Amino acid sequence: MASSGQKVVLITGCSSGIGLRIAVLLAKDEKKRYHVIATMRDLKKKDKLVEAAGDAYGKTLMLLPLDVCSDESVKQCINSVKDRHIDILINNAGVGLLGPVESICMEDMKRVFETNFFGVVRMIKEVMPDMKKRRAGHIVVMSSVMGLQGVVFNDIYTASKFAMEGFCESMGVQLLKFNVHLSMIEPGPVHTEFETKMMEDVAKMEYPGADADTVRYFKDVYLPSSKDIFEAMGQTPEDIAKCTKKVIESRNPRFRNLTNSLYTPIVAMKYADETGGLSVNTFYNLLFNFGPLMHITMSILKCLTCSCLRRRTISPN
Ligand SMILES: NC(=O)C1=CN([C@@H]2O[C@H](COP(=O)(O)OP(=O)(O)OC[C@H]3O[C@@H](n4cnc5c(N)ncnc54)[C@H](OP(=O)(O)O)[C@@H]3O)[C@@H](O)[C@H]2O)C=CC1
Ligand SMILES: CC1=C(/C=C/C(C)=C/C=C/C(C)=C/C=O)C(C)(C)CCC1
Repeated sequence: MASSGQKVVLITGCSSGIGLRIAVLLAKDEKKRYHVIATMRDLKKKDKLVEAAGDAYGKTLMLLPLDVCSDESVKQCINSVKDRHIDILINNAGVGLLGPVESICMEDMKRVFETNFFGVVRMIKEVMPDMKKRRAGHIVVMSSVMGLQGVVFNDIYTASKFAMEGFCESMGVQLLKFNVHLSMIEPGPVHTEFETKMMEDVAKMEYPGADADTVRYFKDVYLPSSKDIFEAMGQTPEDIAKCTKKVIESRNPRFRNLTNSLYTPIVAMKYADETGGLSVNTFYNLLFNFGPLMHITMSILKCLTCSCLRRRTISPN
């Protein structure tokens, strides 16, 4: 149970990756300011988290089952929290989906929206009314740079994160009236199981319905460039956990929080040209004309990220 003065933080998707690292970082807070409710849809996967939490497990960290795709599971979980009192809700659970749209079945696309978009809506719907009544609370959403800028062959995943950005941009205004803050964390590539799961899915893919040229662009152009980007720009889940801790500890939390300064120019392009031409053409050139030179392109991107742009991201340190 939370002791007085401790903030109750509920996090979704803590079996691995970013969620696991946020749970551990907050539970190990030196001043013991947090009572962490780490949730996962399958408690059989708890070992990695329990091991990483060490002594904090059973003290500042407890576990509850929660599947963000199930109304019943979400209700049951929140009802089992003392007085339903949650100070900080961290919506982290999410799934990826990669590949040519014509070869992806509708069921798989709906699963992505059910988790990444409706999962967040379901959680907010359940937790927000109590926060509004108390005139206090902070809702954090793990979005992505792909919630701000579309990336080729990530069409459905990107759309699910865009949907969440729109939802939160609208909700954030109303919530401020109730003294409830809403913050989006916008990571670029992060080395977690998200990356490994997607690569495993791709290895099994047979591309039904996609023509040979599209499959070639995906396998021989996109995938190698994407691997370069992960290598050059990839952050660790610990980096994202540190950024998230900074956001929840800020007196005046920002709405959007990029975690990787290398992405600032990509996002800035979108706002520099409202016709969208600059972004679409730059991405086209980066992928199809400079794809084979992606290592060099990465260096240029690094140079573009001057210190003035760097200030606009939240650094893990
Ligand atoms: N890795 C990256 O490059 C980036 C990731 N993100 C976002 O960060 C978040 C965390 O991803 P990351 O840590 O990288 O990936 P992981 O795959 O390591 O973690 C995803 C977590 O979400 C959980 N999850 C999936 N579906 C559900 C569900 N229905 N109910 C509850 N939990 C569920 C998974 O649980 P289970 O083990 O049961 O599947 C797992 O714990 C996601 O929202 C992702 O979109 C954003 C930008 C970049
Ligand atoms: C920037 C960029 C590319 C790839 C970006 C990738 C691969 C981003 C991954 C982001 C993730 C994994 C976000 C998760 O939410 C391309 C298209 C290769 C070439 C053009 C420039």
